[in-house]
Amino acid sequence: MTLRFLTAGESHGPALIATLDGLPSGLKVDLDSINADLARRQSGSGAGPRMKMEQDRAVILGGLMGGHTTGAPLAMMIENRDHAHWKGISVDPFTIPRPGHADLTGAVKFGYSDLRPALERASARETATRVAVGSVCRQLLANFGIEVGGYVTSIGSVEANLQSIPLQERISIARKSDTGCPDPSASQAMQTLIRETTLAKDTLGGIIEAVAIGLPVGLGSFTQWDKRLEARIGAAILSIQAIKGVEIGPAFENTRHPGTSVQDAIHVENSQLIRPSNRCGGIEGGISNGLPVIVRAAMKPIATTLTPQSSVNLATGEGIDTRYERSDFCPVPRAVVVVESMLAFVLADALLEKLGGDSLSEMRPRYENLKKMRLGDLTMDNTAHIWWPE
Ligand SMILES: Cc1cc2nc3c(=O)[nH]c(=O)nc-3n(C[C@H](O)[C@H](O)[C@H](O)COP(=O)(O)O)c2cc1C
Ligand SMILES: C=C(O[C@@H]1CC(C(=O)O)=C[C@@H](OP(=O)(O)O)[C@H]1O)C(=O)O
Repeated sequence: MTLRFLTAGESHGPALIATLDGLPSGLKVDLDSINADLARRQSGSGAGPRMKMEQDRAVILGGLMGGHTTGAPLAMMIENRDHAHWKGISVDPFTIPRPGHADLTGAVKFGYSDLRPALERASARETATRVAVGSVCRQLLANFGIEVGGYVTSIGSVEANLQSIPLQERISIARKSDTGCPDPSASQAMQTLIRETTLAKDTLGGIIEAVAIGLPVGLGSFTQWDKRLEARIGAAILSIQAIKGVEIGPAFENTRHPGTSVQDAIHVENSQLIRPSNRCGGIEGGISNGLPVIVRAAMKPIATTLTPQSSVNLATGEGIDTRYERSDFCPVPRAVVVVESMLAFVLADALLEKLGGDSLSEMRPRYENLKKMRLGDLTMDNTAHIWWPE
């Protein structure tokens, strides 16, 4: 891994921290763009009351001089405004685990006598730092003409019909939509469903699609399992809280058809390879093939519900229903930018690995060479070879 990041901090502690290591020098970092991405993570239908309290802003504490990266680790901090309400306050123990959250597994694993430390760190509040990291990665990718975006394709049983909307348009419409869904009629139905489900004291999941446009051929590799691009994307997306399924392109739909109907034909026009379809989601053999990378992520309906669920009081051993504190109802719209961010991170890492170099100016000419690769550059002959001499 060329690029890596670690995060620290609790949901109701003073702040969250991210350290992004491995960036080249010379990248101009736009703080306003980072903050705009952070704001996207806070808005959308189905968000809970906490999102009105926070106003996420990144503070850059290291790795940046004169607005440009130096090649040193980039350190970023995001304050938790809600911390002020918890500071110095004695908090009742939390001993009734919510099914589907990290309360029970976290407490058993770490031996907590109160479930709060588990929820504090497991909380998706941490995704604010991932969005800050992803935003910087996105800025690196933009230097090479690569754009990452995303949108919601379903919430509960409401599915969008996106066939007639080009990828770039889906991204820009989604950014203006409360549900993050580019299909206006589906978006309206989603809003109604979120409202009804919230009134019914329940929660909703959905599917998010993230796409990367303008990628070169050659990111990732089949030479080792952990170098395969889809494996790296899959792990990164599945690391997001409540994301339980990932597919590359229409992977599950492809299984319903015979092989000849799901491969993306290779055509040649003016010595250039053309792929008229993209059912592979932009990756073949663990390597990007120049088509848009398309990733679909399934988000489960979240665990904290106003309707009580069957659990146990770990302090007494008695069966008891869960208690409600505060929560989102449907965080799918605001998770779009989180999925985009993890995709941007993996692609930035794979690009850095492919191009090498410690500075942006070292990377640029290498990228130009990579983009120039055409069919004629492949020097193949028709002679037979003895590959395995006796
Ligand atoms: C943006 C976002 C917001 C979330 N908000 C909540 C929430 O308000 N309440 C909740 O119970 N879970 C929420 N989750 C999901 C939990 O963090 C997650 O279910 C929990 O950490 C357990 O992890 P797991 O679902 O991945 O197993 C949210 C997830 C994301 C990505
Ligand atoms: C704070 C955020 O999301 C939180 C994620 C979350 C969870 O359990 O994952 C539970 C809720 O926390 P709280 O009980 O403090 O309201 C969400 O608000 C955030 O995304 O910034």
